[in-house]
Formats: sequence, C-alpha cells, structure tokens
Amino acid sequence: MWIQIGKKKLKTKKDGDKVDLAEQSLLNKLIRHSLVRNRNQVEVLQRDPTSPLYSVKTFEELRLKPDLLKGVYNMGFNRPSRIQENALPMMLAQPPQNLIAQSQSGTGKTAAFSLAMLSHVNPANKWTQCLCIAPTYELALQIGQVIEQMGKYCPDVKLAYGIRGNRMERGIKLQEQIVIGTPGTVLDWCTKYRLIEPKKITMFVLDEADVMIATQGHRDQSIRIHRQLTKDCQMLLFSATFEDSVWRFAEQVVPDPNIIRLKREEETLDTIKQFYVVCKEKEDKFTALCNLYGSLTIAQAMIFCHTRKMAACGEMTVEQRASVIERYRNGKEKVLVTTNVCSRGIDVEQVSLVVNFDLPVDMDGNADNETYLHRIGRTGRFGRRGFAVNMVDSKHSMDIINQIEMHFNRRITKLDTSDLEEMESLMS
Ligand SMILES: Nc1ncnc2c1ncn2[C@@H]1O[C@H](COP(=O)(O)OP(=O)(O)OP(=O)(O)O)[C@@H](O)[C@H]1O
Repeated sequence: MWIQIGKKKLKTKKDGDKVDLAEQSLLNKLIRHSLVRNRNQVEVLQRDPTSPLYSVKTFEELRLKPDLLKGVYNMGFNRPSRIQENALPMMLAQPPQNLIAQSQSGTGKTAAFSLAMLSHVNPANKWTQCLCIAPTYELALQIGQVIEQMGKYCPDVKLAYGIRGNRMERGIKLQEQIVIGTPGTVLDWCTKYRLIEPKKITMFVLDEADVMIATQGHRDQSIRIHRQLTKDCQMLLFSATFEDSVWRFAEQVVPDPNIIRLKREEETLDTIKQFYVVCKEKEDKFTALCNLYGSLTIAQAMIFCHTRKMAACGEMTVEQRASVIERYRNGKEKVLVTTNVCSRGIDVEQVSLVVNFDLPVDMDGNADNETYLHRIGRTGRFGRRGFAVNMVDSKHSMDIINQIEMHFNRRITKLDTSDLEEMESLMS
C-alpha cells in the first residue's frame, strides 16, 4: 500500500507483506511531523475566542492537584478547552453540584470528567466512590485508558473495568475508587455480585448520556443503577448531542442541574469539511472511495456502513472488536470499516477522513442527525482538520442529506470524485 505525506510517497509494506521497521519508523515520524503542524493549529484555535477550544484560564487556575497537573501536562495538554474550563469548577464545587453538559465532538469532555473523578476520590478510602458508564465496551476501555494516563502520578487511585468478560469474585467488595464500565455489567456488579456498595458512590457519570437515556436497554439499566444511589450522589451527564426530548428527560432525572448547552448552529465543527458524492448505483460508491484515496492524503479513515454484514464485523466478539480498534489506534491498520458501534466517542487523532458509505437513518428511515454528528466527529479531533464524505445513491439518500443540512443549518458540498482538480481545490 502507498501512502502520501506532503509530496512524499511512501510504501508501507515491502514485497511479501513484511513491514520494514526502519521504513515504518520514518513513516511514523512523518505522520507525527504532520501532527506537529496540527498542534500549532490547536494553539491558534485555543487563543481564538470563537473556538470551542478557547479558554482564558490555565490548568493551574482550575485548582487541580499537583499530581493531576503532572498527569495532564504529561499527556501533552497545554491549556484547558472551553468545556474543561467551564465544567471543572462546577464538578469540583462544594457542596457537590449536578451537571448536564454538551460540547462538540473531540473538544475534551472525556478528559474533563476523568479529571473530575480523579480529583473527587479520596485515595485513602478503599472502596468504589465514582461510577462512570458508557454505551459500549470499547468506549469504556478507552475512557479507562484516559483515566489511567491522567492518573499516572496518583498511584493510590485505582480503577476497575466493569465490562463483559472481567470476572470478579462474588460478594468481595472492590477496593478500586473508580469503576468504568457498560451499564449491564455495572448493574450486575451493584446488584447480583455485590462488588460495589451503591450507597457509597458519591459521583455518577454518564458518558454519551443521550444515547444512554434514549436507548431502551441502556436506559432501563442506567435507571436501575441510579435508583440504588443516594439522593446526594453527584450526577454528571455528558454528550455532544442532546435531542430536545432527551434533554427534557435528563432535566427531570437530574435534580437542580448546572447546564452547559450548545445552540444548534454551534453543534457542528468548522474544522470538519462536509461533502456528498452522487453515485448512480451502489457499485459506484466503491469507485468513489477509490478516487478519494487516489487523490487525498489520508492518514487514517473510518468508513461507516449500515449492517454488520457489510462492515464484515458481524462475527466478532467484543474482545476481537476492541483489539481491532487497538490496532487501528496504533496506526497498524489504516482503515476501519464499521457500523454505528464506533460512531461515538472513539478517539484516534490521525483520522482525517470519515466516509458515510451508508447514511445514518433512524427506524423510520429519516435522517439520524445525532448519529451523523457523532460519526463525522471521529475526525477533526481537538482542532484538527477533517473531511466527511457522504455517499448518495438514491433519491432517498439525497433527501437525508437535505434533512441533515437543514437540521444543522450547514451546507454539505457536492463533490465530483472523478474530477481530480475540483477535488483538490475543494478539499485543500
Ligand atoms: N486540554 C487539552 N489540550 C490538548 N488536547 C486535549 C485537551 N483535552 C483533550 N484533548 C485531546 O483531544 C482529544 C479529544 O478529547 P476527548 O476524547 O476528551 O473529546 P470528547 O469531547 O470526549 O469527544 P467525543 O464527543 O467524540 O466523545 C483527545 O485525544 C484528548 O487527548
């Protein structure tokens, strides 16, 4: 496979499919180099008052503990983003305050609530104090990795993963102060296995809170966990999207919350350029994809399909799926073909292209605007540039593009993938 970086064209694999380590290392260096350029872009955005990455405060001014400050700087963060600057003081206030918070994809929500949990726990107490639940196994794993990285200099704070396959001995209470997991397993840990004492939980975080509320299975399990907590337990709900009905429900469930909410026109990121390609037949979508690859410098891409069969991940176990994502995260795979299971939260900074091979639709065949936003948000992470390309192969899919444009009041530009010059100028 050939990959183009700037004017350089590099072969990633030698004949016989063996990776040349020196070549690979040079490749990684060049990829990193292009990311360094992007980092400067982040600096610029963080000083632009209209950017969601903008903040007036430093991490020091957010009064983080020294060990956490070390962790944050060790991750390469210089300044907080807007959501971090606004949400952290609310999450750390005394007496504790509830929060429902919305911020665009890739603007540092995970980092914000991870910092809140790490700041909140008392490491001397050897029982679970913070519970965080997320909709998928891979997202729970990813959040756990962020907490581990950030908490690198807090050796007494421990974390347990409440995910499928992580078997624990029944009845023996966990000593880990933080548990991150999916709702089904965490519920089992609270009720069936009694590993967690729900009355001792003082911070409860729902990531991707809208989907946790709107999807029936998740909602029932989350509510059952919530019912066992005390009334004083602090509740923190985060997502990039909240449909109106979901927002109303959240406000009913969360007592007296602080609220951080975006206006509809603020939900999309300017750094992600959105296009659609008209394809006469289904097969044309493959040609369009090849053309995109032929003319773009794509570090990594994510391609979304409707069905697991189409994405060829139907037969995978959650562990297999997680290991594929890990390979992708480490740059060992350049393309991830997936269904909606990876539409939310997955954070891989090198993703420069998202393709909606099949457009996101709801049960009634209408545009699923929230899923659309989460899918395209897999690129353009923390101020980076990204491209989102939608394949349109019918009148119905054109209608969906129009619905999405109207919903976010954003233009999605037509792209002719057979016209290389036009592509270059539009996508530069
Ligand atoms: N203050 C910061 N400075 C630099 N990078 C940051 C900062 N905060 C977060 N990041 C990085 O930005 C990327 C996106 O952050 P994160 O995953 O927390 O976003 P998110 O808002 O939770 O995204 P999503 O809506 O997709 O779940 C991550 O790679 C993270 O390490």
